[in-house]
Amino acid sequence: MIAIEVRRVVIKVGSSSLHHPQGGLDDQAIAEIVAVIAALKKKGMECILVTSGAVAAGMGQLGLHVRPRDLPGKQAVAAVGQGVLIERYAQALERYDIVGAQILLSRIDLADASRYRNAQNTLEKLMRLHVVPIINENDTVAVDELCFGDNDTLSALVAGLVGADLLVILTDVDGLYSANPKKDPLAQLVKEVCEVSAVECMAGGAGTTIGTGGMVTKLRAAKIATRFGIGMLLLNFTRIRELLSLTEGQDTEGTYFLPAKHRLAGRKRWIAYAGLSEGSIQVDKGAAKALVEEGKSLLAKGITTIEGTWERKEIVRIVNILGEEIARGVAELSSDEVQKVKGLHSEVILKLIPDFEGEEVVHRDNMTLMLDA
Ligand SMILES: Nc1ncnc2c1ncn2[C@@H]1O[C@H](COP(=O)(O)OP(=O)(O)O)[C@@H](O)[C@H]1O
Ligand SMILES: N[C@@H](CCC(=O)OP(=O)(O)O)C(=O)O
Repeated sequence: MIAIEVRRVVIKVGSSSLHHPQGGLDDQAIAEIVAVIAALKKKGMECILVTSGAVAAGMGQLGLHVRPRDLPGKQAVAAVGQGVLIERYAQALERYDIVGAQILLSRIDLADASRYRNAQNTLEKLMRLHVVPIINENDTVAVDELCFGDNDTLSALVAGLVGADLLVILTDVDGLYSANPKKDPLAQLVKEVCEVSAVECMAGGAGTTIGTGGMVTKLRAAKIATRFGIGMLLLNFTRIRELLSLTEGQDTEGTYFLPAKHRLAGRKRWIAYAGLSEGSIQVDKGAAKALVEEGKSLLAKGITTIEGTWERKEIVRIVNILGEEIARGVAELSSDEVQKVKGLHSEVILKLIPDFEGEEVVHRDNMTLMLDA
């Protein structure tokens, strides 16, 4: 049940809903999305669209029947298709006198704090201009290790970036089932999820050869959005019209993921999910307890080992003795410096690194707990 009034919504639509069975894009599906966005805007809601479909559109243009799986193939086909995709949206929006804006984001755009803020400012400006942002991953330039790959994760990060009240993910099934409904006819629909980690075991992969990620990436998106304090609705694309009657307190179709009670604030969101971590610091039992249960900063004396290399002010993962990630944070010392001072008391550290004024290797204010994330 949606517990807040929705003023700003991020709507994500997957390739499974946009591709035409005969190849290329389904213009009817695009017309339907745009009609719903126009009606929501009329009701005073701000809409941000995250749309897949570049590869599907490119396949249509090139007469391909099988989605390329290799990176250069996917990039080339997406380059052909992205222009077609945005043109179809622009044409459909024109019928309602709505202006759209194409935004192509790469993983690296959100990983860099100043580029993240810049994207945030641009989106805010577009909202003030009553323009509908139409976002997709910048597939053509994404590098394999540095790409979202699926638009589910991207849509959750966008929802955080714009401070949305709700994230809607439209797909080709009615919601989250106890198992992949395309493989298990006895699978049951789950109406509401309070704790994403409790349902992770239900998720399987993509349902068609055109979709990417399946339920695994949708649950990842749910985890991110709900930790941001944003509810997520997973809905069958065929029910898109039901978005028009969404009101606070009403039961919804699909699966609703409830927002976490303790929402992550701005910078902590970026540290946990948008920034990229360069290495990890393992801490002893006492330090893990101090971080997780007592809300303390990380001091050098609790550090046992490190992995990877990083510079001062880069993000590191903090793991416990079992190797579980308990937190992420901005390191005040580089990996070489941490290597020198790990296990030592703060007074000794100043002699080894004279310009290190604080005693926190990762300050609490620049750290996000991840254990239940
Ligand atoms: N537990 C599950 N509940 C619902 N769908 C699931 C589950 N596990 C896997 N899936 C698959 O996820 C698919 C939707 O994801 P995907 O194919 O990536 O579509 P999209 O292009 O909309 O992102 C469904 O068609 C379904 O086959
Ligand atoms: N960026 C790609 C979409 C990736 C993808 O397939 O995502 P999805 O169908 O949402 O799981 C495209 O535009 O084709």
